Amino acid sequence: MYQTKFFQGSDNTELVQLITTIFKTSHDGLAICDRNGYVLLYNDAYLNITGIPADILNNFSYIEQKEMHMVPDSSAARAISTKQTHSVVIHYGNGRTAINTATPLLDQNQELLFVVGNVRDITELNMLQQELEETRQINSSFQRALEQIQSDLDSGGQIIYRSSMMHRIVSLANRFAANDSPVLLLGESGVGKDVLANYIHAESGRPGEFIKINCGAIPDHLLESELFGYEKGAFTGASQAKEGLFELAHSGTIFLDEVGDLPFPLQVKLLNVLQDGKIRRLGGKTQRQVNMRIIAATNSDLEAMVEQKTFRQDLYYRLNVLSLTIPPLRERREDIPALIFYYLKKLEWKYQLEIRLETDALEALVDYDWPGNVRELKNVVERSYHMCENGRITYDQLPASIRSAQHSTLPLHLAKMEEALPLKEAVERFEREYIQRILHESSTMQECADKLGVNISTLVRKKRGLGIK
Ligand SMILES: Nc1ncnc2c1ncn2[C@@H]1O[C@H](COP(=O)(O)OP(=O)(O)OP(=O)(O)O)[C@@H](O)[C@H]1O
Repeated sequence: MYQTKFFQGSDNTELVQLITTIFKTSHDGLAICDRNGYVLLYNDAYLNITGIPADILNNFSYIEQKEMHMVPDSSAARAISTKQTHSVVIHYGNGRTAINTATPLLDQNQELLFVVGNVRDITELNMLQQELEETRQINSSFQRALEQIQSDLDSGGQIIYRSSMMHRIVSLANRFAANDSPVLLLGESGVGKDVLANYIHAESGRPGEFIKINCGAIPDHLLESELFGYEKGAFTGASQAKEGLFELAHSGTIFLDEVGDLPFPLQVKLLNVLQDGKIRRLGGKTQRQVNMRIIAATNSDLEAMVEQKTFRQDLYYRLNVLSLTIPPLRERREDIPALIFYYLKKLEWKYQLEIRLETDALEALVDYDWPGNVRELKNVVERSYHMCENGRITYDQLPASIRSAQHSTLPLHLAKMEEALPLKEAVERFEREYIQRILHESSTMQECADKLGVNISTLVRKKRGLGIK
């Protein structure tokens, strides 16, 4: 321990011994300096923690040390100039970090006598804190992963919804999953027919595969061989036999997307498969029994196609045993925020970067009509996530189509009327749309009539008068 004239002339040996013991045994660095910042006494811990060489401490005041940049900072120099206690966290040149506190000692005239310095090493504490922070980060990414899994489980395998309409559809899908009858999924493009078909298969517990084919995407002449397979030599180029998708879907599910695009001759063949569960490969002689579940989907108006004789009525009836119509997103707006946050969370999880969605941006997204339904919403969220600045998605960054749609202050049904209509016709149009919507949201006619505040016979009459099916 460095001792200066601080103790010289003191005849109070007990006090000297006491102070000396305190200095020697303290784990904190201790130092005392005079009113000019010259060090009078310090302990070894002080040297170890600060790494300041003893000859600098012995020969330069704190004020000089600071002015000559020998130390990164000095709480003692601050205490001398302000006569106040100062605490600073200093990162010393030796790699150690300490809380450096300097307390001035004043006489009765408020003149500075000494400054007592205490240096507490927090290097380990800092490291522990850093480790804790890292552990916290790992924990929160696990947490996010768990939330993701939980949300997938909660949403029944990626079907995200909040609306009562979708609740009803999913619970019907659960019931349909339990039996083997064909299911027909109807709804605009992008509403989630694929997702629901997958869900029904997953919930059905059928051990086989889920095989999907888009009937509109394969040229007519190839579609038949894709579905039914062929025997060797069935046609030029059939150098070996190939099983078709119906066979591949054995004990599983075949999903016929865009079934409205199925060519007329194939519609008969599909009807036969539906009726007896047997298929014959092209060029084959024998029939094979297949045990598959058929789910068909379309965004075409099959009923209208039946009327126009482009879709077979008997096939329509056979496919339409269990049908589910998924409403467009604009008719179930409660699902919009849930889907937005679901996709945002997925992106945040993937890219490990959290983004804030400003309130006015969210409002515009919820107000938008989403003609491309969930597919469009997913793309907009993805685009906005990647385009955002300063971790925020603002209203101004949204696609122009969404912003301009919001400026229309007219209600949806009025905004859609391009030209002026006679009042009677406009009222009828509104009534039709409104009643259709409430019908959609109700399980029974009675429920719908109650919601509309009319009796059931009025509702039936209105429906008939407005041509609502
Ligand atoms: N409820 C939902 N929850 C989560 N994602 C959804 C939901 N509905 C649809 N999606 C997503 O939206 C996109 C479009 O859905 P999907 O392909 O099922 O629509 P579709 O009705 O089959 O469209 P198309 O008629 O054009 O084939 C997909 O990326 C799908 O994952």
